Amino acid sequence: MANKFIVFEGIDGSGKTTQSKLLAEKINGKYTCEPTNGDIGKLIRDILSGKKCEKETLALLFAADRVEHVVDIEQHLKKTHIVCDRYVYSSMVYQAIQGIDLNFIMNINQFAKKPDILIFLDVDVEESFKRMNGKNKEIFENKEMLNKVRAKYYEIIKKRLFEPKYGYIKINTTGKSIEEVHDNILTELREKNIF
Ligand SMILES: Nc1ncnc2c1ncn2[C@@H]1O[C@H](COP(=O)(O)OP(=O)(O)O)[C@@H](O)[C@H]1O
Ligand SMILES: Cc1cn([C@H]2C[C@H](O)[C@@H](COP(=O)(O)OP(=O)(O)O)O2)c(=O)[nH]c1=O
Repeated sequence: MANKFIVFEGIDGSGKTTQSKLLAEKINGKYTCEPTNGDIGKLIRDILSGKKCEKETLALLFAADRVEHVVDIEQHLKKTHIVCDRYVYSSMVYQAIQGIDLNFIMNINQFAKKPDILIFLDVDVEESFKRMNGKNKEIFENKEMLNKVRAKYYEIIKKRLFEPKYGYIKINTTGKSIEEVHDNILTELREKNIF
């Protein structure tokens, strides 16, 4: 069977980094993330931490970072599964909320390879806020914004936008331990006959 390209999405504090790393380890895959650790990804992080930038520029930077990332993903997929922490869906959510037209977002991301599956980690906004307590807050991390982001993810899934080959898996993580969520993910992937 061909190697799989799996994407994790969700609001900040939903457990994406924790769960994508756990899954990558479990399936002997490669963990990767966006923004990447490349030059464009570093510039994006400076902007998210407060460096001034027009929202259109930021949308283009995320797309540019993704161009480089997709080349890397294609290379690695020849050898192993890829587990990706945020992808084009984050642009469809966050940049759209910032007021960028969805058609424009899809246009500048048209090279983005479709993943096999999207795992959406859902969480109560109050709980995500507690999980992130003490961490540096970036521009998108306040409760009002988290609610908007969560609603936008629901919209994408409902409208089946950029639907992956095996569709979407939505997991409610509220009140669940890290191990429990990991088990839920493995069960859902098995049910879809992905592994
Ligand atoms: N199911 C969970 N229950 C409690 N804490 C969690 C859970 N999943 C993750 N965390 C903790 O919440 C914080 C944010 O998790 P992280 O994986 O970085 O989320 P994200 O990448 O979605 O922002 C981390 O400190 C992590 O250890
Ligand atoms: C990939 C991507 C991320 N983002 C935002 C979402 C996050 O708030 C921020 C940085 O992500 P990151 O700090 O990795 O997220 P998390 O706190 O969930 O681990 O970048 C976009 O606005 N557009 C995008 O295309």
